[in-house]
Amino acid sequence: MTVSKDDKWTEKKISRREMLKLTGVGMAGVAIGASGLGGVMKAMGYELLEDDSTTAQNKVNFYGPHQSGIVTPVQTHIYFASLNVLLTSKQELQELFKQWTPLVVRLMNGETMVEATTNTRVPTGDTGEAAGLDAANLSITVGIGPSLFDKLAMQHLKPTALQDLPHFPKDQLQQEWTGGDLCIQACADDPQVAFHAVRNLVRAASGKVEIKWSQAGFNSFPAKGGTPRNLFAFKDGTGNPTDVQELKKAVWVDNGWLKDGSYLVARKIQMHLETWDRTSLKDQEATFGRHRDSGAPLGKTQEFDAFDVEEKDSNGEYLMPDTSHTHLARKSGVQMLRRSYSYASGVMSNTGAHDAGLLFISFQKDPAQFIAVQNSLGRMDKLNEYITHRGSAVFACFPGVQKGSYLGEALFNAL
Ligand SMILES: C=CC1=C(C)c2cc3[nH]c(cc4nc(cc5[nH]c(cc1n2)c(C)c5CCC(=O)O)C(CCC(=O)O)=C4C)c(C)c3C=C
Ligand SMILES: [Fe+2]
Repeated sequence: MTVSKDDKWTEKKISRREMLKLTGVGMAGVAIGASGLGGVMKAMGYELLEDDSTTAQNKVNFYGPHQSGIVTPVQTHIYFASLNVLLTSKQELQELFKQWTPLVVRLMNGETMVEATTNTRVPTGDTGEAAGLDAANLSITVGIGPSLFDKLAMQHLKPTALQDLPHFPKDQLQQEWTGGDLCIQACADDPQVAFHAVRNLVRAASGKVEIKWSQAGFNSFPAKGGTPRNLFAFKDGTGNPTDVQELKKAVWVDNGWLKDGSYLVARKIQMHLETWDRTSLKDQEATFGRHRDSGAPLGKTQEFDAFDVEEKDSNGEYLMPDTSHTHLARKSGVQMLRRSYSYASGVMSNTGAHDAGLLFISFQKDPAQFIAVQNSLGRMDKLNEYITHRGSAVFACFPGVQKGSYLGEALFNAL
């Protein structure tokens, strides 16, 4: 697929998913152009399998300027894992990323971790539950947290921006859902493919990493395409930046070893479904500042209609209430790319309420963007009545990988 300059595609009314698909195709174009025939090559003392699959179905490219799972099209499932690193040196960490890189390529190609063995007397190299499933558009995004720099005496390379997030007034964070030295975000159009990827990468690194916390999530896209709805039934993701210039400004780091990478903020946010379900539709819409069914800003008719938060009706009332989530988020003047997933994990043992909500994930050039929006939402956000932040983490996600390189190489070159 090509997009000519004359197409003026940024001005066409197309869905966010279509937009992201276009962005994804753009990225893929770069990666394919740079590829070649592939095959097995020797690199850095071990065999690095190149991205040589021509038969893989539903495959997201691993190689490119940015890691997959950020601006590539959103899949229906996520398995997100925050890990503790058990290693004691930077060299061991570098070896881990060299070990993982070709395995990530294989997984994203829909292949098993290792070629099948006929030896039944040893455990298999791949746990096997993804057998017969294709790549399912698996994307794998790897990031490192602030604590890792302290643990492995790399403080001098810790970006100033990479700090644990500050405490926000209504936070009720639990340690069991907070922090981590390293993250693996696996997204796929099949939940078992996403889980298999994390399980096998962690297994291959046995003794080097352990899972601190993890969360599975889902996103359901309407049959006719368009923005998915969250568990409060509102379209979620409408206001995301979509064109390349906006993404450049909001998402990608400009310099240093993290150039072309991005900061991932993860927040596990419980949504109080029972309270929400007792709320009138009018109040629900006032909470988000958008119409539920169409997703349009209040007072408008179409999901992607432009709006001015200061616009008032003939009675002098804000069209979009000044306590509404969208009003306050927009008023911050800051953009970020949200790539969240719903979760439903049974019931809260103490209350019997649904243990359900949003695994909020955003990518930004600097976590200060998240902080600015969260501060703007502050105590005013009407949505606060219906949600509780339970977990939090921040990670620096490496730039993309070129052939012959490995995840995080720029960091280790800077050591
Ligand atoms: C600090 C960042 C944000 C948190 C935390 C957050 C939580 C949260 N949001 C929803 C649902 C919606 N959010 C919407 C818009 C929106 N939210 C943020 C940021 C945070 N949300 C931004 C930057 C925006 C876009 C504002 C804009 O400029 O238009 C919407 C409206 C539709 C949309 O644009 O996606 C919904 C719905 C939930 C349920 C939630 C916590 C559980
Ligand atoms: Fe939001």
